Amino acid sequence: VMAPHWVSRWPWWLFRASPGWRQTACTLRAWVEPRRWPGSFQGAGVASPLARRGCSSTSSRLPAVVLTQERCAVQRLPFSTVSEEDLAAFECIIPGRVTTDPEELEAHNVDWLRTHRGCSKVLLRPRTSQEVSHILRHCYKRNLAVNPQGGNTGMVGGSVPVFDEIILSTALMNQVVSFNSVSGILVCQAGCVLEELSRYVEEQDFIMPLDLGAKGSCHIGGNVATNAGGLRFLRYGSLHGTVLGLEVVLANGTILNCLTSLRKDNTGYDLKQLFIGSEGTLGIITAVSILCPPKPKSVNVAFLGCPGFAEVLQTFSTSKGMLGEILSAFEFMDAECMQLVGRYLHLACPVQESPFYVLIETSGSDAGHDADKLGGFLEHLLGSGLVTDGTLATDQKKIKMLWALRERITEALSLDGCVYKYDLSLPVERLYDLVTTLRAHLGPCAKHVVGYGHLGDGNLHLNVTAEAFSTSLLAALEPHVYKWTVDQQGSVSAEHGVGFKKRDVLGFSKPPEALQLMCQLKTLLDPRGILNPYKTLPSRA
Ligand SMILES: O=C(O)CC[C@@H](O)C(=O)O
Ligand SMILES: [Zn+2]
Repeated sequence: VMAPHWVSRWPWWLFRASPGWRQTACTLRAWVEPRRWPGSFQGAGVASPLARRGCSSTSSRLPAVVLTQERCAVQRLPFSTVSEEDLAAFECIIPGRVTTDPEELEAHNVDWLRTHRGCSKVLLRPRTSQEVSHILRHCYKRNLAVNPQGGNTGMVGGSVPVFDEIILSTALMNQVVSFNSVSGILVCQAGCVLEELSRYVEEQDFIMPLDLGAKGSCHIGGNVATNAGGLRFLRYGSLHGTVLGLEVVLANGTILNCLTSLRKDNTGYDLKQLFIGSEGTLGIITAVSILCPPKPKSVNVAFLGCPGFAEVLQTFSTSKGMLGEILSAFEFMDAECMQLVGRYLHLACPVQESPFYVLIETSGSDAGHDADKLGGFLEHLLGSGLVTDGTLATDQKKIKMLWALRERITEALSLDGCVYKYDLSLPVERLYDLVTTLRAHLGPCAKHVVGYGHLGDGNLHLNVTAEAFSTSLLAALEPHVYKWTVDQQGSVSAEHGVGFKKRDVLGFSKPPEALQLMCQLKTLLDPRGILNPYKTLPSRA
């Protein structure tokens, strides 16, 4: 068989038989820094996320974020306000860890997208579940509202107060309790940072079952509370499957110990599932037991250019068939995403410009076997015209660089202006249709209409940017985007949750009976509604 003309440009083809191919099999033109979302916000004087991303050297130079209560039609519920006596009681429970300094509170009052801002006057930093229990017991008695906060990296305004709710940060609850190196079960406190847990388990030849762009800041408790999806979902599934147990403090201070480490446990209702994805509205997660998969011995990442979305879909089907059990991620991004990461983050496109790009990761236990499979797959893609250009990375550093192109899209978008964000679950074959029609429909009203996301999970991240916020652009987007999604039997929130932002679009994805049951569960577990009020449940139930 004659080799097609592109063969000479394809490292995996050229180097497959060569012992040195692992070092050379990459055509990247410029390396990029590994992905870093906003650093942890804890501690005085920490600059805001945008400042950390190079927009400004101090948070004070950033335009102030309008208070959520001024921007949105929302009424403060009749909670008490924090008194001197309350502060004294908190000081007794967690001496030296009660903060009222407005400057220090600022970073905790604003979400990292800088679209929501509360005016909390108190930040509490417990270290133990007992302390959380004592705090909540006090708040429950006094009818004080509480906003649980992890790394504050959420996308839907769920992690910051709307009014003056007390902020209860899990930042100091950052201890690993145990790790079993036979079963791979990790038990840890809720405030452990995901990236630190990853490092910890990797030292013992395991990995965390989830990974996401915000790993450097997000807390495992927040991940579980929001049922975060992320980049490993395709392989390891949802936290509803990998979380084995939880310890939760209920609104009245009761500690619910469901922190089991069992793979199988059919002892009636699986209560922990209620708290996974409840966004801190039913209880505060204080500890997590989670199943970690073994660390794959061989990881490869291919970054490919596709001529159209039909080819992206065919590449996906082919990858499932030809890569089978070693396929561990299938992500996509469109050409506008690539332009934005190039413009704002100076990350060079490693392949020829294409209408679409896909990132395919394989993870397996036998490097030779995986390389053979991947080589055959890539040859097939190129030969059949599904892919027009590509590059392959096999070493850790280059793999990270390719992942950064995908993981840092959110960051690039936030530097482009005002961002309208949608996180939709859709049938994979319709995943990009909305982007195309919106682009035509919005015309010059939008700066960019981009589509990217976890194609392998049927999860589209549709983002629209504009110079400034405009009610007419919003009216052109909503409810159209939601109605379109529902017409495809999709979900209006695939992985980012509901928070404050999406609470009144829940009706698009859930029938009234389901919403009613959600409200009844909320009343049962938190009769005074003190836990993360104004979030997750519809404002008019
Ligand atoms: O910013 C977004 O819309 C998506 C963020 C995140 O879920 C991602 O997959 O990169
Ligand atoms: Zn995502």
